[in-house]
Amino acid sequence: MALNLVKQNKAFGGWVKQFSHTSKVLGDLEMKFSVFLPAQSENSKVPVVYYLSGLTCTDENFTTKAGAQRRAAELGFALVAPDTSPRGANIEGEDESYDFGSGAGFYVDATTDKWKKNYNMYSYVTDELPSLIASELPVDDSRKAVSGHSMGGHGSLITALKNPGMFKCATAFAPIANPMNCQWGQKAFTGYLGEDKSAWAKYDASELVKSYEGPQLPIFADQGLADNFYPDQLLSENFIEAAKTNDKVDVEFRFQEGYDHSYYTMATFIDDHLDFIAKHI
Ligand SMILES: N[C@@H](CCC(=O)N[C@@H](CS)C(=O)NCC(=O)O)C(=O)O
Repeated sequence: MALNLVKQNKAFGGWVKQFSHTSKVLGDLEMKFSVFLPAQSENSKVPVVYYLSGLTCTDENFTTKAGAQRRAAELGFALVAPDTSPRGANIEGEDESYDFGSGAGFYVDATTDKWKKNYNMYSYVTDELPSLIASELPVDDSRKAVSGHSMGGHGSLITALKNPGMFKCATAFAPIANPMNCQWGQKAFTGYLGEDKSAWAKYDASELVKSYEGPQLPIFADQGLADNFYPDQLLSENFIEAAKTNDKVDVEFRFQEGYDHSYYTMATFIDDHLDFIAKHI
């Protein structure tokens, strides 16, 4: 088995498990990810929801704080939470800031010399990890959805938009919806992709949504209005406006009075996201 079980806890009749494995696309580094496998997976393959986390997170923030397992157990969904960057690449400067390097892979495949050997989180979450999960765990790979928060909300939107048909739908909490035009995205894209903005556009949801072609793509998102990052970094409205130009995507984007950027927001609305996924998966 290509997966090593690190730990497991029974939850809601199923199991929360953390695995480690060696990732080829991340330069042969050891990676960890967490899954929830509902009781239903003991008898048949179950639909699978990938959840991509935000800056500073590991696979464990969502797993321990979002409270997603109860509804996932009822719906019979597996949940997969990857880490947010390669770990232990030992690149100079990798651990200096919270918004670049470790914990901040931004779900791109780096092209700059310094980062391209290891910082390939796009290929990791869209190819290597789903292939591994499909071959090693009891999931139905033809029934996948993607979700995520902040940097991971950006990850959710771009992975769905760049891979028509791969995910039945996408959801996001407080996504970085137009990274080319905010400071977080500009810093990450300059570092991982260089100065050429045409390369940035290929990882920007507000650009990608204009030209998406493929099966109708349902997208559901929540943005808290008390989120400190909302006005400057997240730029929800740019995505909403861009999506209006393309009738291949159906976007339901909600604004939530008083909710902030924390996991209390995900814990509050995660059931709505899983119920939305249940309608489309
Ligand atoms: N305020 C944080 C920014 C990072 C942050 O808010 N991270 C969000 C994702 S963008 C998160 O989920 N943090 C971990 C947690 O709340 O468990 C900092 O300056 O370090």
